[in-house]
Amino acid sequence: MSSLHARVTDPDRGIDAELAVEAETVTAILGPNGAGKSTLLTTIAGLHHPPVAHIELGGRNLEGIPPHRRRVALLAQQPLLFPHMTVLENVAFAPRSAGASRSESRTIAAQWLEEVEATELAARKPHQISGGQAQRIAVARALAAGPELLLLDEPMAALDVAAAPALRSLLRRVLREAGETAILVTHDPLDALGLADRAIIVDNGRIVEDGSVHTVLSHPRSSFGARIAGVNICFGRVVEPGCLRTVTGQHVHGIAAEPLPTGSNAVAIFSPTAVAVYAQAPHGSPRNHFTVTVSGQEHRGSLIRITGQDSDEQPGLMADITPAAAAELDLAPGAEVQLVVKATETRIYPA
Ligand SMILES: Nc1ncnc2c1ncn2[C@@H]1O[C@H](COP(=O)(O)OP(=O)(O)OP(=O)(O)O)[C@@H](O)[C@H]1O
Repeated sequence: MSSLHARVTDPDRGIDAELAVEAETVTAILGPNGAGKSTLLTTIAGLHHPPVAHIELGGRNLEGIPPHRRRVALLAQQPLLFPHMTVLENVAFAPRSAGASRSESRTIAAQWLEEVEATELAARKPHQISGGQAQRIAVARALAAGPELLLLDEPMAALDVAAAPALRSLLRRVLREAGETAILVTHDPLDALGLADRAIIVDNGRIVEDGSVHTVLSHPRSSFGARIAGVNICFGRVVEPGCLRTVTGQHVHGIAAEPLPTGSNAVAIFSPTAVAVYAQAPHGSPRNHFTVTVSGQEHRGSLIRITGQDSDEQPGLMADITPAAAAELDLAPGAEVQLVVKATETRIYPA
């Protein structure tokens, strides 16, 4: 298995990103719709050709190399099996195209069908199997080619809730135990946690976070990272130990995870469950308070999540409160409320 280095610039799609992936690791790419995740994968696979696409895989420069010679397999949302071939022939097609003999290809295909627990489907045509089974076969086909790099573009997205867990556990087995080098585009932070070593967040065509899955989800430093981690984030600059000031001049006090130089960029993170909501600002308490215009409320388990309006500088803050507390407040969209969070519930990290 090989390491990957990719530098991609695509002004038409607003993308300028550089990423490196170590051999035998799984990297999850997360990001909002239209951020550029699929474009990165199709560029690495050689299916899209932006003005700058420097791709190196295991020391090989892939410039000018057609997709089928890159040793890169792309598994998309749809399994895209050949309809006229049996399941076994579909999987055997990959090693056959790579130069294996007919009988070798069938042996390799049979092994992979066993690996994805689909041996009994070997003689069926794609229209005779379910969507979840088809996606398992697509995984087998991708891996039967012996790729140096496996790219997965939301492989669970087209599956119903009943079929997704089986594919998830199959991927966990083949990716993690077989030591594949893989990049997984997903919208689901649980998939990142369950399947990946590393998480990259792409926003607006740029890589805005890159670290271990645990670090990115527990200490997000971007709006999108905070959103998927389910926490509030405030961006600012350190004005004194344990305090940052946002661009709107709001001071946010918290516990700094490490000493931060005055003037450096930092983020304050706190959980929506740590936030209390009041109609009027409470007096005399050493807590952070934010005046927020309500943009929405929704059920969140047994609690109600109040969301404040986004601004240019700051994603809308969230508070999870009890239905009883919500009933006491006027929380119609447009209402102004005070959100309060203790400094001891707020963590400050370098941005
Ligand atoms: N075939 C295309 N032709 C022109 N522009 C495209 C094409 N596909 C995507 N784009 C644009 O390129 C940008 C990146 O899109 P891309 O599909 O890579 O994002 P994504 O992060 O994969 O989004 P999603 O999560 O919605 O799949 C977007 O602005 C999108 O509109």
